[in-house]
Amino acid sequence: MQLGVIGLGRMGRIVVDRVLDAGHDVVAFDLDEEAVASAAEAGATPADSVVDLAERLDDEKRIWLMVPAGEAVDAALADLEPHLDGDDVVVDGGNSHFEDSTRRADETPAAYLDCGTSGGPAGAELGFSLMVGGPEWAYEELTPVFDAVATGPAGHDRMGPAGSGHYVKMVHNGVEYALMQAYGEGFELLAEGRYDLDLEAVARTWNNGAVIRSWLLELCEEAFREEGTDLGDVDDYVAGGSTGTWTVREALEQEVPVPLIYQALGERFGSRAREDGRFSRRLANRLRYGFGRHEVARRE
Ligand SMILES: NC(=O)C1=CN([C@@H]2O[C@H](COP(=O)(O)OP(=O)(O)OC[C@H]3O[C@@H](n4cnc5c(N)ncnc54)[C@H](O)[C@@H]3O)[C@@H](O)[C@H]2O)C=CC1
Ligand SMILES: O=C(CO)[C@H](O)[C@H](O)COP(=O)(O)O
Repeated sequence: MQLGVIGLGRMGRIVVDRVLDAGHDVVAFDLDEEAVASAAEAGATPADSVVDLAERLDDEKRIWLMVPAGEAVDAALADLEPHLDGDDVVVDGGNSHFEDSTRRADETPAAYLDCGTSGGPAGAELGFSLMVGGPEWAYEELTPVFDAVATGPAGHDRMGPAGSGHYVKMVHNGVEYALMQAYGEGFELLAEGRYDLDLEAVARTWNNGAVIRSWLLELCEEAFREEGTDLGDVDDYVAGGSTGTWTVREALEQEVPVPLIYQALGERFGSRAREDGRFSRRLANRLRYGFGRHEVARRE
């Protein structure tokens, strides 16, 4: 099979390499010329624009977008549109919002597959978990590519119609937030608690047979090994947040309670305190004096 890949960053480059390794042909484009040159060195055919990529592909085009969610996806699709027809298939493997994906599925002349991708850069060796939404025939058609990009045939499946792949990935990310929060709280209690513990040793022990073993816990073990048990100079600032916000918003619309995900999202936003501290915490500090004459902690 021949696949066009647009977006050759951390994730797109893995798509290129795994598809090449599986014996398929790749035509590759990125706004970053160095990324294109590097993909060409790996065996892909370089393209110097989206249009050039489309023109280098066979009649029945198979194209994988791996660009940042939002405008970049619409920009690539706008350039592709004159070159697409109903026999072509476009996969969006990024973290697009599922409603953008249903809109794009309606607007794009090709069959459109929204593909939630999980596994991060570690997927280079392991392969990804792929959650695909869209027409069944297009999913079947792209199965050799999904087999190559995923951990294998069990690492991908069609979730349902347009939007469902990115919907499942959105919820996946909500779960990711809550799990990170749970591990974070547990390790914080261990760090602040009664015993002088080696948290890498705790994580390693848990990862070997404990009920709560997981890849995220392996990443906790790695973090303590590389940063130290007190996490060294790692700041208490957590970036990102868009996918968790989408999950919470959808849960509110569906009237489904997701208190853990909501709390984890709030903690993430809460980590972005002003340099002089969170206003709400400062006010709570002062109010305890107001109602109980408790001592007010004041800045040095
Ligand atoms: N990094 C991760 O762990 C994961 C990322 N994702 C999603 O995958 C997508 C890609 O993420 P990354 O590879 O991490 O991002 P990245 O920032 O490493 O790479 C994005 C690439 O797209 C290129 N690009 C941007 N606009 C373009 C355009 N209009 N035409 C062609 N190329 C363009 C950039 O030059 C860059 O090389 C995003 O939607 C992200 O949310 C999904 C799962 C995990
Ligand atoms: O999808 C992912 C992991 O599964 C990506 O790492 C994503 O960037 C994380 O999203 P957020 O910025 O909302 O934390």
